[in-house]
Amino acid sequence: MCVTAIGIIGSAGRMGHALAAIVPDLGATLAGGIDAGGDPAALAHDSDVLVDFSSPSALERTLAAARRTGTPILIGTTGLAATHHAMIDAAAADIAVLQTGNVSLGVTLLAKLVRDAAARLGPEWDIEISEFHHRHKVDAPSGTALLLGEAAAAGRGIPLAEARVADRAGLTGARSEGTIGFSSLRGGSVAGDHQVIFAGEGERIELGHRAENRAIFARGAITAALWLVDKPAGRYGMDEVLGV
Ligand SMILES: NC(=O)C1=CN([C@@H]2O[C@H](COP(=O)(O)OP(=O)(O)OC[C@H]3O[C@@H](n4cnc5c(N)ncnc54)[C@H](OP(=O)(O)O)[C@@H]3O)[C@@H](O)[C@H]2O)C=CC1
Ligand SMILES: O=C(O)C1=N[C@H](C(=O)O)C[C@H](O)C1
Repeated sequence: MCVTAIGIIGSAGRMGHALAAIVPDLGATLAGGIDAGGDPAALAHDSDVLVDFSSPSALERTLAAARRTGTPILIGTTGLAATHHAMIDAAAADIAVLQTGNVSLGVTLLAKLVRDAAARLGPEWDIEISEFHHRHKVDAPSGTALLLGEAAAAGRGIPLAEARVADRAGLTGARSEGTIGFSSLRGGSVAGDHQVIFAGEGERIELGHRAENRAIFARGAITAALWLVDKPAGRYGMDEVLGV
């Protein structure tokens, strides 16, 4: 039996350590890992699948290496801009790619619930998304908050870019109907809390998820990477991996 070899981009980071710890439990093996200054071409050559939890600045070289060797890739890095998504779409013409702001089962299901709730509730229900992460996190709103915002916007049949409101401060004026607000808290060692609030007249619905540790992300990422190995070129989602 052939054991899948996994290459980690961002191997010395918090997620890199969590991933390396779980790889053997899921019947795979480590091909190796790189950090800033490492050679993605050599890693892609040695790996059956790449798993990226690093920095948006790594993406261009990583995707170029993966395309050259035809190596599928799971991208968990957050803080991506529109230019990064364009790079991912282009790479997905040649290789299997799964990019997501959250690889956990709980958030994958939560996104479905949020989309459904947003589709059923009218625009008079204000949608606010809050997230709380550890003091080391460098991007805001979190990738998960944006993913949940996309789900809410899809439920309402609008693009998130049109509805998104972040960073309220000062004399903001009253809230505009139909907007989707984001707020970010940073502190301590919180692995990742997310809450989506539907605030109506006289009542509120709150849907949320709390990650208690990074092992849930590591398990979700390696499960997705193993699923990706034999997939044809294209862009995939965690809902397809987990069947939710
Ligand atoms: N999608 C999901 O479910 C999850 C996503 N994440 C995301 O994963 C990312 C990493 O998180 P975390 O592990 O906490 O962060 P860390 O800062 O702990 O680790 C990031 C690692 O990436 C490395 N790195 C930086 N630049 C490059 C580069 N150009 N090429 C290769 N490696 C590079 C860093 O190396 P060096 O120190 O040498 O700079 C570091 O080892 C974040 O974007 C985070 O939001 C996290 C958890 C779950
Ligand atoms: O940086 C983190 O730690 C996390 N990042 C992801 C995000 O931006 O949503 C996922 C998770 O919440 C942990």
